[in-house]
Amino acid sequence: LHSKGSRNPRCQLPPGPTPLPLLGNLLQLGPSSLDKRLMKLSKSFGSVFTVYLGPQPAVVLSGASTLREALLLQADAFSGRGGMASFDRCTQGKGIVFSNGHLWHTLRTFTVGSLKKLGIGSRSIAERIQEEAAALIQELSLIQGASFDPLSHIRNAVANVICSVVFGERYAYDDPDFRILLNLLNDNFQILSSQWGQMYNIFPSFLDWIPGPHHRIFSNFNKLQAFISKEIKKHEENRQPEEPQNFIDCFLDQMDKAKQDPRSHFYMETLVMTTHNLFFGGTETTSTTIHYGLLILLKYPNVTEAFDPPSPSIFPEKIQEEIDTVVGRDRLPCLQDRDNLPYTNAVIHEIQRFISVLPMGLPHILTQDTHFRGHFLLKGTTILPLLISAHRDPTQFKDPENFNPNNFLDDKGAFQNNDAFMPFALGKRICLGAGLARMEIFLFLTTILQRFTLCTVKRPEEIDLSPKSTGLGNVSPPYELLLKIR
Ligand code: HEM
Repeated sequence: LHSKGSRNPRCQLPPGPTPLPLLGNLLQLGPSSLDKRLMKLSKSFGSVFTVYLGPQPAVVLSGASTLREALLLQADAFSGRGGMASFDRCTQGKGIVFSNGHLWHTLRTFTVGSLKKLGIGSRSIAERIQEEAAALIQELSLIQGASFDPLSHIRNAVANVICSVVFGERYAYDDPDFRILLNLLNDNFQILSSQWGQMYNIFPSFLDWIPGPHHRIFSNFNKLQAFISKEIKKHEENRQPEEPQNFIDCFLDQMDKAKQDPRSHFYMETLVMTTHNLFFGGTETTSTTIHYGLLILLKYPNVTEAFDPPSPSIFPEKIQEEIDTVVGRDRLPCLQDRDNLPYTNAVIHEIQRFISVLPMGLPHILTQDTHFRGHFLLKGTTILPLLISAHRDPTQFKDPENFNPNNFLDDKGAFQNNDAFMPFALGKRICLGAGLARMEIFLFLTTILQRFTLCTVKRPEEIDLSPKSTGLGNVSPPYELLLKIR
């Protein structure tokens, strides 16, 4: 049952299922739900094991303590970015997400610093999100009483937050060009989370010759890039040098400063890719979380009977009660309310844990030869951090398989965080937008629930929470929502 390991005698890859030539372990892993199959394999092979995705080996890390040990305690060694053929072809290793070494370090440090200067992580961005939440409520009020899928509204609201930071602009909910653009982002997230996307990442040269939706990844990407390039051009023409109003201005200033340096990492292609990273990374994951979260709330309008031990919670009514008591109905929820809304905070953490929107995070590679848990792993080994395994870890959560806010509440009903909660991953590659995303999820969800009662034409037991597709991401299924003003 065990793989033979690398031919290099120094490198004994951890055990794993026996691979077939060329196909590797694809037959054992099956065509869908790679994350669930990997979790199943970890029951046989332990928390560190090898799988072959096609001819390429990858070492899977499973379970909260394994992930923490690798990504936090051996952070440097595990901080490289592994390849993904689709993204590598699009980005040519130029942005933050798919670069490595000095280029990655320079772009990441610059971007974190610029976003901080522009107010991310501070009160000013929280206020910007509040404004957008108010705009979202206004738009949703126009549809209340009719059944609709809220995804495109949520996506527009979320995209507006990142666009206001990156481009200094927000877009109307009925702007047809912006809708098209957001559909391209979503189409790519869906394809990358489908079997086509996964197969492309394993057999790119072969799939290049096979017709299928995976070809749209690249045409969509080119259209998005054209939009971003057009926006950058506008900024080049209209900006005041040294007085940056948004991320693009900051980057252009930096390009000016580094003009004479032939080794500089600040040039047009890295600007386009970094902007694309923030736009794509900042939109799809966050809007999927909010969209999925509302569906979960529809599924469990009353969870009293659902759990053993019984939960005292009835949500979303219970969230609304908490919001009414702490915030009232005369002002919008703000970030400072979060500490006073323990139940709401627990539900939001539970939504992120339960859906694990990027169940396998993004691939890493080892930046140096590394000893890890009794294995000697060579520099360049691909690492798959199975984030969902931490979220389903029975040693960490009271009720890992079900949606249960008690996973984040102590016996007295106070919010209780958990070290195994890692939707944004951990360590040096931790999601660069984690703080922003957490603010958005909290402010958008609480503002919607403060204002509306959630209804649906389906009975809760008819609602299926299975993702529409799963691969890179767990994509929320489409559904019909009916909002009633409270
Ligand atoms: C619910 C929302 C989000 C989730 C669950 C999420 C999750 C993740 C995960 C798992 C990674 C991979 C970390 C690793 O390599 O180990 C990542 C990377 C990244 N995320 Fe997010 N993300 C979210 C929102 C955002 C937002 C709002 C932004 C933009 C402001 C963003 C920008 C990025 C970037 C640039 C990276 C690459 C970091 C690097 O390679 O150094 N993400 N995210």
